[in-house]
Amino acid sequence: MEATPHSRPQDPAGEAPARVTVPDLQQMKDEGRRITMLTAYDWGMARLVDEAGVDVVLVGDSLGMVVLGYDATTPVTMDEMLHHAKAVRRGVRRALVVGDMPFLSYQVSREEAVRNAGRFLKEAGCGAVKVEGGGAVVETVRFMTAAGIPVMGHLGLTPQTAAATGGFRVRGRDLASARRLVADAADLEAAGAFALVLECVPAALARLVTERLRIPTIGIGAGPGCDGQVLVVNDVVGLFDRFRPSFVKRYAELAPTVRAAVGEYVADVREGRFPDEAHSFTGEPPWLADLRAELEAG
Ligand SMILES: Nc1nc(=O)c2c([nH]1)NC[C@@H]1CN(c3ccc(C(=O)N[C@@H](CCC(=O)O)C(=O)O)cc3)CN21
Ligand SMILES: CC(C)C(=O)C(=O)O
Ligand SMILES: [Mg+2]
Repeated sequence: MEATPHSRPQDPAGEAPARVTVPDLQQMKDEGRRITMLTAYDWGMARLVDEAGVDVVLVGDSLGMVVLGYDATTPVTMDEMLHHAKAVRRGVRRALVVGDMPFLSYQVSREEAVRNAGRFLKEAGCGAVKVEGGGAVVETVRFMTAAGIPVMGHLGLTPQTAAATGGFRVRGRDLASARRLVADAADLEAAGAFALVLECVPAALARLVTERLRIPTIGIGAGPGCDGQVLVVNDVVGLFDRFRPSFVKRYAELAPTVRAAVGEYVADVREGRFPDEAHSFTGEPPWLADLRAELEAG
């Protein structure tokens, strides 16, 4: 059985906005329309990203690095992911919302994987989940899709195991690892994955995988030959400056703008320029004299 994200309504319990059908990524690949994906971690940014017309909003476990201040994604918990996925879901009307399953939420057993993936769908209202890796993860993906959970794969640089496998570096540079990546990609497709993220791999390898798969590939540091592209939104708008991967293109520099705005605010308050009359509830209340007299009388 194949579980696709559009095969189910993406509706959480509660206060979700009315929505149209999520984009059909398979149809987009088949028609040669490129897929756009960005991360978001809260309601406000999710709304902006959705309104700008992105097809897929990923609640990435990069949360740990760009929002929570860890230097890796591995400490991120299911509860943290769900907390943010719920907020994101409330901000999205149109895009497919994908919950990134955190480290050790799907590796311990396939039962635990289904239970945790189910929480993204049932509690947060996500339309799909994403898991990292090939090899042993493939059977888990098969089990999850058989249970009706739409699963996105993720190969190449897989940050959850990066520390154990050579760091934040390009993958698939030699023939053996390229061969393994091609095989993992085919296995994930056969296991029912509906799309595949390719992170930090040579453009030629990503193109080859994209040509050989029926399901769409979504690249990050994987060149122009993929069916779509994903980036971390904080990188795109210049709100993250701890490091900048070479594949990131910055479309805005918000950090200096925020710093300057906050600096002006601080100076205004210190100098007594803000708040002023224009930002106060002005006018003399009719009872003011009475109140003063009353207080003075004790
Ligand atoms: N802000 C942010 N952006 C991301 O893209 C991102 C995260 N955080 N956190 C989770 C992972 C980690 N990622 C990273 C982080 C660093 C590089 C990096 O600096 N790579 C080098 C490659 C060097 C080499 O292979 O020799 C580069 O130059 O891009 C790559 C991916 C991608 N993901
Ligand atoms: C960079 C994307 C693919 C991701 O997994 C994340 O943001 O966690
Ligand atoms: Mg991730």
